[in-house]
Amino acid sequence: MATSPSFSRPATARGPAVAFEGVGKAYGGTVAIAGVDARISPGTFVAIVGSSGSGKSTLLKTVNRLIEPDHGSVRIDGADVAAQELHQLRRSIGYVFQNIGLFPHMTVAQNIGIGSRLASGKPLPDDRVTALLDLVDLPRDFATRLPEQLSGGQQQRVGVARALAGAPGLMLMDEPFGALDPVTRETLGEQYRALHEQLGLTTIMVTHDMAEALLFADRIWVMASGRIVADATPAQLIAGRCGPEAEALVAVPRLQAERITAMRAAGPAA
Ligand SMILES: Nc1ncnc2c1ncn2[C@@H]1O[C@H](COP(=O)(O)OP(=O)(O)OP(=O)(O)O)[C@@H](O)[C@H]1O
Repeated sequence: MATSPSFSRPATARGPAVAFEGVGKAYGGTVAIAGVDARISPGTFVAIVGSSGSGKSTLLKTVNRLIEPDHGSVRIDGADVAAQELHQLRRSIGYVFQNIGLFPHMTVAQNIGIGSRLASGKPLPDDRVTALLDLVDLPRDFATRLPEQLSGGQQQRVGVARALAGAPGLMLMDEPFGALDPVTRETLGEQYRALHEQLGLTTIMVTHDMAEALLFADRIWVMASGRIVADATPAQLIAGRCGPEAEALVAVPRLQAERITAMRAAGPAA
């Protein structure tokens, strides 16, 4: 993904601060999130990890109000999201999720510009579409293709471009590259991290891949049973002492790295 002067936010731009204050949500007897208090500084990349059902997606979706909490509040730069007009709130936040959900009958350009069309009735100008395609490293002539003519990784790039079309300061990503092969996933993760820097974003990303979290995030939240049980930097997590849930998650990539190192040291098998 590349620098595109016609799109970039101002060089001094910094994504907003995000604060969760006593945020809780239950479904019947199931507590999905249990009174989360946490803060994200402007411009930080936070990865949320944790076992299945620990509440990661529910917490993420309280930010753009895809889920309304039962109690507590989420604040973006101090403003309670519950008090904001819903469409305006969602237009100001980029949202990327697994199996991105492009409209199959619309071209790539129309998919990227869907937010603009819904908001103003007007398509996104061609030069903006071009700038966004440049930004996510897709050829410009893809603008006229249909989603079915793209690979899964290319479709996810369109999803990132669509999320960036409204020039948001905050990006929410829910397993954005989870359905892709490991090589494409690594490339997209790395390129997205560069975009996060370049555009001065605040990013919150849910991932099942601890290695991805360790490599790309500034801070990692480990969730268990609806709570954040560790909030640490990648270096702190790797060093240990962040609790059993964090240790169990870090153990997987650590063990894999150790095994591969041992295999390399042993040399090629006869
Ligand atoms: N709409 C719903 N109705 C009932 N229970 C729900 C609903 N959405 C989530 N839950 C429950 O809330 C809990 C947290 O779900 P959530 O999707 O946030 O977990 P997660 O950590 O994102 O899981 P995964 O990693 O599997 O996607 C789970 O026990 C889930 O079954």
